[in-house]
Amino acid sequence: MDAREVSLQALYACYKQGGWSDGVLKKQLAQHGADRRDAALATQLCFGVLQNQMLLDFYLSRFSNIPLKRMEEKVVQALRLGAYQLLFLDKIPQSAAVNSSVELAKRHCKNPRAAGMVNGILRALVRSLDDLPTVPQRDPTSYLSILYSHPEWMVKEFLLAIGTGETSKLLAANNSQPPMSVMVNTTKITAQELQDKLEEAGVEARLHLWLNDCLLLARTGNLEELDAFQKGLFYVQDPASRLAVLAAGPISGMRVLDCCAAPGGKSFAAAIAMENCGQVISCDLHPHKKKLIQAGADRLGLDIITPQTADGKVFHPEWERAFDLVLVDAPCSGLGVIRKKPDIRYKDPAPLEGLPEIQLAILSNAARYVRPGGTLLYSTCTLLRRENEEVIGTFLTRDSSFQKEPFVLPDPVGAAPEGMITLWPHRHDTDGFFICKLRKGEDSL
Ligand SMILES: C[S@@+](CC[C@H](N)C(=O)[O-])C[C@H]1O[C@@H](n2cnc3c(N)ncnc32)[C@H](O)[C@@H]1O
Repeated sequence: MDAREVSLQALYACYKQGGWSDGVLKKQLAQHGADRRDAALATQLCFGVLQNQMLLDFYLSRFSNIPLKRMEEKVVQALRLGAYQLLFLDKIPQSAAVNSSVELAKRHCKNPRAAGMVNGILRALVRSLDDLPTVPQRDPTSYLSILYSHPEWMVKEFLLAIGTGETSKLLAANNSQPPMSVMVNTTKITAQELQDKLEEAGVEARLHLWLNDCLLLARTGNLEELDAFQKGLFYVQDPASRLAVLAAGPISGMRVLDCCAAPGGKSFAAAIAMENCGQVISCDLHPHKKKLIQAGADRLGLDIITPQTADGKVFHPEWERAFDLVLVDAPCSGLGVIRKKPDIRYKDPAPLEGLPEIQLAILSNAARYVRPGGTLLYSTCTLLRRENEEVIGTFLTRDSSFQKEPFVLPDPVGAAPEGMITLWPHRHDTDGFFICKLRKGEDSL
């Protein structure tokens, strides 16, 4: 199966099963034994189509007599794949872009007329490439929504938060490909030694410009097959997540509770900062995720980590006031990680409405586990005030034993004098992330 077929199958599986594109694609690539080149092209095509889906549909519908909604799903995906290559990839000849989609339609679509229709629509698009229809500029919301393929409700949220100019930059950043960032397991190796080792293995590795012990990788192939990965010399993590742990300030010997831990990234960062000395209890609601955290900790050789299944909303009396540091990396709408999971934008927003209540319940319960004078760190990978600042605001009106505590992160991120910071993909080149540090009063009951 070639790269285009893998991407068609992955796009179709995302649509049909509602799975996340990164996981679905990984599975498809493994299933079809795609080589490095095919895997790179399939990833580019699959992510590119998802990142630009609304814009592609806008153009395709201008050249089709039949509404896309009335077409078989695989026909639509074959059309999007062709249009994406024609509009966004300059190394693929136009004929290859059209013909490969026609072939996909022949092989994968039920309707015998599908291939002819795909051919007709894509050829009409080719003829108009120098004079494409313009996206109507009626109002900023619908314009930005189509141009950057984000749903209108989301664009409205961002416009309210950061205005038109910055929203354009954010949406463009969401459609870009972030570098693969990994954190060095400094209990085993230095950043410089790991860089050398990875380069010897043919991986392009450079030191992150402003975050210590972070490398940016390219040309990795299957990361998990690298000797350095198998020896637990690094783990994959966005700088934003590491910054959240840096803000929390774990140190050797502490007792740490990570309430929403899977797959374990913040627990790993904390245990490494603690030089594998102390205790980290890493909880998650879902029993099957315990194994995932344990496997990561085992690979990294971080034996102070103990995974446990626990609902962060349910009180455990044995943990009351027992921890120096409690992390609440709450389940959230994930609007900060659209660069990595482009399909987050197309999920139904209705279930997101209940999140602030869950986040507040977890945070309020977790607060009881912090010892007097200890730290409570709340973080999310979303950019919505109602899941971030507003959750903190409500929490603090109900629990007067905590205060926000200022912290300082490496430049160019810098100081958070109010004890809270939002990281933005277009400003910081990190995931979108919210971090709030809270300190429990020494004399709290
Ligand atoms: C943002 S992810 C955590 C990411 C993790 N901290 C890391 O850095 O790798 C949120 C996690 O919270 C878990 N979760 C959801 N509801 C929960 C609850 N009520 N109690 C505990 N964990 C929960 C989810 O299963 C998910 O793994």
